[in-house]
Amino acid sequence: MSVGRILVVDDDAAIRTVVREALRRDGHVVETAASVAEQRRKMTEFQPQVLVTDVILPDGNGLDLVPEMLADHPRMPVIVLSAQNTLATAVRATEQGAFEYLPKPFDLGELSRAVADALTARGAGLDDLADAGSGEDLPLIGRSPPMQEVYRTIARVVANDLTVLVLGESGTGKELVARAIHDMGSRANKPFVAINMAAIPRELIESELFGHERGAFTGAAMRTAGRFEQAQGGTLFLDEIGDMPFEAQTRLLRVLQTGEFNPVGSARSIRTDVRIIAATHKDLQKLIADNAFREDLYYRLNVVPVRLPSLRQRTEDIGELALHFLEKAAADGLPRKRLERAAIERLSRHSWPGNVRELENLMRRLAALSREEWITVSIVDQQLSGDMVASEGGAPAIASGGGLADAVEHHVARYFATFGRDLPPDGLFERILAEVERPLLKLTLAAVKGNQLKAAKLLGINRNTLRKKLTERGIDPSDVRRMG
Ligand SMILES: Nc1ncnc2c1ncn2[C@@H]1O[C@H](COP(=O)(O)OP(=O)(O)OP(=O)(O)O)[C@@H](O)[C@H]1O
Repeated sequence: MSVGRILVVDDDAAIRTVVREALRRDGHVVETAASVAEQRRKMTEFQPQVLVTDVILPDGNGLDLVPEMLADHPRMPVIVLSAQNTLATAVRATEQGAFEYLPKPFDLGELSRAVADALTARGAGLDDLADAGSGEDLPLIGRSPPMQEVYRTIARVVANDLTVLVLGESGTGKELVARAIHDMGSRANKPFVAINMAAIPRELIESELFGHERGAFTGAAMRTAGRFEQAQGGTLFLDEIGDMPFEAQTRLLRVLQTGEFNPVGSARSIRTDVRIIAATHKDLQKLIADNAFREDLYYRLNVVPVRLPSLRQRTEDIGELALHFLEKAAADGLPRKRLERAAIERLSRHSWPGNVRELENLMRRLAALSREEWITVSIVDQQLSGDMVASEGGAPAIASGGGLADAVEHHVARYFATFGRDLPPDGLFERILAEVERPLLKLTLAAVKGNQLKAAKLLGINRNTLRKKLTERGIDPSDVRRMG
C-alpha cells in the first residue's frame, strides 16, 4: 500500500486524534488542523498529498473551500467528512470535486481505504518529483525546503541535456538524483550506465570508460565496449569524479569537447551521444588548488550544480524517510514494523554522519533484529548509542545488516559523530586502522584457538608480521587462547 502525507482538518479534537492515529498506523505521515486558517497555513508548510476535511469549521465551510484547494493543488484528492448526512451534502461534495464523501460517524477502516484509493488515484506527474516513478517506487523522499530546492533544480534539467554535477556528502542520494534525472527525461528508455571512479583500479579506468581493442594491453583478449559506448543514447553517471586519475581526466575532457572518443589501442573514433551526470562528495575546488583536478574539466562538468543537503540539514524529513525504509524492508520480506512517534524524535536528534544511507541501514537492521512489532524510542536509542550492538556480540550483529563494509562504515561514522562539528584529533588514519586491526587479530586468533601459524595463514600475512602486530597492538596471544 502506498503511504503519503495526509492533512486532517476537523474542529473536534477527539476526531483529529482518532483519525491521525489510525492513519499513522497505516504508515502515513499525518498533520492536523482545527480551522480553515490553520489548514491554509499547513497546506504550504506540509504540502499534503491528500486532504481529509470536515464541513463545518469555526471559521468557514470545508466543502466551500474544495474548489479553491483544487485550483491551487489540482492533483490533491479531497475526502469530505460530514455530520450532515443528507443526500444534498453528498451531491454537493461530488459537485465541488471531492474525491470521496464519508458521512459521520464513519468507520475508520472505510476512511483508511478511501485514503489509500486517493493516493493511488492521485498517480504521479512531472510537477511533483517527490512522487514520480511508479507505485511504491517513490524515488526521492523529503519535503524540507532544501529538498524543494533540489527538486526545482532537477525540474530545470530533465527536459534538456545539460551536464549536471551532483554534490553532497556520502549517502545523501547523489546516485538517486542522477537516476531520477535520467528516468524523467527523454532518454528514459535508453541505458543509464554508472561508473564509480573510486571502485576501479586507476590503471583500468580509461579502458572501462572508453573500451579497448583486442591486444591493447596484457589481458585484453578481445575488443570490449566501454561505458561510453554502453550508455549510447542514454545517460552516463560518473560517480566519485574527484577520484578520477589526472590522465583519465584529460581524456574525458577531450571527449566532452569534441563529442568523440577512441577506444584504448584504437585509432577509430566513435561519436558519443550521452548525457553526462557527475557526482562527488569531495571538495573539487580544493582538489583543483592541490593540482589533483583539472579546472577546465570542472567547468565542463559543473554546468548545473545540484547540492544535496546532509540529513542533519533536513531533520524534518527523517520521519517520512524512516517510514519509507520500513515499508521498503517489509516489501523485501523483512517483518513489518511500526515506529513510535518518540522514536522518530530520537532519530531526528541523531547527527547522521552517513546520511540517508545510514538511516536506511538502521531501519533495515531494526526491521530484521527487533523482536517487537513496535520500534520504541529505547530500541532506537540502544542502536544509536551502540548498546544493542555490544550486547549482541559486536560486529556480527551489525554485519548482518549489510556486510563488512557497512559495519566498518557504521563504526567509523559513529566515531566521527562523537566529535560533532570539530574534526577528530590528528593521526586519524593510524588510529582507525589500529582499532580495526585489534578485533581482527583477536577474533582470528580465537577462531584458531591461538594457533599463530594458522592465524597468519588465515590473515594472509607471515608469522613474523603477525607477531609484530600483536606486540604493537598490545594483544597477548595467551589471553586470546583462553578467550577462544
Ligand atoms: N531522498 C531520498 N529518498 C529515498 N531514499 C534515499 C534518498 N536519498 C538517498 N536515499 C537512499 O539512500 C541510499 C544512498 O543513496 P545514494 O547511493 O544515492 O547516495 P550517494 O550520495 O550516491 O552515496 P555515495 O556518495 O556514498 O555514493 C540509497 O539506498 C538511496 O536509495
